[in-house]
Amino acid sequence: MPHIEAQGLSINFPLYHLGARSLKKRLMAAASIRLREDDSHRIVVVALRDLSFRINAGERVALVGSNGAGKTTLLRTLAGTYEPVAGRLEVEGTIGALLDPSAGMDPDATGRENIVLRGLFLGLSDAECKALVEEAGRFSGLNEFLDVPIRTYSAGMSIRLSFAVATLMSPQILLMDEWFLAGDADFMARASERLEKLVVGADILVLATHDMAIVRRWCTRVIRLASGRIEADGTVEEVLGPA
Ligand SMILES: Nc1ncnc2c1ncn2[C@@H]1O[C@H](COP(=O)(O)OP(=O)(O)OP(=O)(O)O)[C@@H](O)[C@H]1O
Repeated sequence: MPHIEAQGLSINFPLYHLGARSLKKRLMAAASIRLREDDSHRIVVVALRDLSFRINAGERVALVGSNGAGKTTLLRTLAGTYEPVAGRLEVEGTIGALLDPSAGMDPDATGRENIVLRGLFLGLSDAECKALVEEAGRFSGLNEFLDVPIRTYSAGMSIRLSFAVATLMSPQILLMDEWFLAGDADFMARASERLEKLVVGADILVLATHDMAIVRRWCTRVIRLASGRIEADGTVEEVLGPA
């Protein structure tokens, strides 16, 4: 059965550019709970500290918390982008990650070429890739921009393209950051049905968001992070209170 289990999970980011001793001293003197000096005398940001939780099939989990709480870092760790410095993480199931619009995309390739690359990466045949280009191209509504290098795309255009490609998969574990819900109104009206299908089709959803209406609509459980720790973990009602 798909599941996620974390025990004592911690993530640090070393701040390599802080060479000056005086700056280091000043930062440490601020006694911030997020900054500390590691064994190699580097200043590190403690992004996640000692997180333990289990997410089972059927659960739709919202990660909430203020800016810098650790939501995106946790999603990226679950996706395998970051390696924990301590603790254990077990992720069982196929992962679909809607985390970064440009992840896995070649900026110098056109939208069309990127769709084909993604198809080949997923192991699709030439004919299936062609069908993918048709479908993703149509759905993205990028029209002639499909044949332009994606480094020239606006943020919204990149979202459209990655959304169109990503929502063609049907992962068991869907990891989603809220930028993914930030397309323009016209596109989101068309995209919402497809997104709902993807969310409903996944065994596990983990969504980082500041939008409590979305949490109440889609999620069954809320994990609230504060300064890289779990501050609350329970049903939507328990953590957010009654609607
Ligand atoms: N690449 C990085 N290098 C150094 N520090 C980082 C890096 N990525 C994140 N951090 C730090 O880790 C902490 C958690 O950041 P994260 O992006 O996970 O927060 P978040 O809860 O997603 O915030 P937001 O709601 O603003 O998106 C922050 O203190 C941030 O400064």
